[in-house]
Amino acid sequence: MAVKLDGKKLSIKLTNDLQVETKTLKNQGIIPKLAVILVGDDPASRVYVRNKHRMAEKIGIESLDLRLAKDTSEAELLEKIALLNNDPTINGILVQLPLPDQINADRITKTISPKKDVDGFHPYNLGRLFVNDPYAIPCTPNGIMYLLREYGISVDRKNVVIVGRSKIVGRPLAALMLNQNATVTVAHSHTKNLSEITRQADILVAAVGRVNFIQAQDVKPGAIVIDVGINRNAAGKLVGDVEQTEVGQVAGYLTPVPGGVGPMTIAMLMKQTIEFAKWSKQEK
Ligand SMILES: Nc1nc2c(c(=O)[nH]1)N[C@@H](CN(C=O)c1ccc(C(=O)N[C@@H](CCC(=O)O)C(=O)O)cc1)CN2
Repeated sequence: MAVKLDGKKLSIKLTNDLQVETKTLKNQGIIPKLAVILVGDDPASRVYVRNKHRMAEKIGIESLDLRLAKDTSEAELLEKIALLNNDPTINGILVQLPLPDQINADRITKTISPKKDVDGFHPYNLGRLFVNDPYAIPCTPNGIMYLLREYGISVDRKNVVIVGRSKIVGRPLAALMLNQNATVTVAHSHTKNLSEITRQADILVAAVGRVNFIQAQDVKPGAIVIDVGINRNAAGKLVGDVEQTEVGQVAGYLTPVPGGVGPMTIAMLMKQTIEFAKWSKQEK
């Protein structure tokens, strides 16, 4: 039976530590401030944004809740971002994804000042990550690395297979793993003989967005399996990309859904916002 990698528990511990840190910063006159922009009314995005504000409040981070109508134009959103870029009281800017079709997410990402890009999606920040000189690190991959470290799992010399090549998870996670001496394979929808490849993995990461995509026969016995998926199954239940019951019998470690990678994403966002607030005083 796989050991559960409990992101929920770990995120609570990290949140408590961050709460202590903001108290210390407050005594130095530093109050971290995060601006979160939500365009439209996607129900899942509304939940994530609400959770971000709640977590910020609990920790002692000021958060600005900016809601824009779903027919907002790209120009209007760019204007909003420009104002926040120039506002010295704002340490972090986040635009919740996905965006409505009329808005190009890449153009939006590139407009956020790299020094305020708490999501770490700006090409400047992704580039720094790829040359192993990170500034901002995307929250989900950063949360995965934090989770592994806290459970005493080193990636050094491990065969890591990441299924999914998105800009927000697969690609930055590959860089983070490589920077820590893992041997990394990134598989995707065009990969041949996928199961043969996933069975070589000491650490297998599933980030494809498809229910039950990874089955027990795709997993090497004893492997560490990280399930990044957040999907609704036919019954409307929240499930990941990994068929958890059978894989749980084969794997050595497994992240649950819910309660695995998801909560770490928000905790890492808070950590990054606090770091930005500190760095803004140090001109890092
Ligand atoms: N600008 C961004 N947009 C999106 C990101 C992101 O990192 N930055 N990631 C995802 C959504 N996301 C955060 O924004 C996110 C998703 C899931 C969770 C989470 O805690 N999930 C829980 C279950 C919550 C539920 O019941 O629905 C879990 O897995 O236990 C947190 C954050 C896409 N957009």
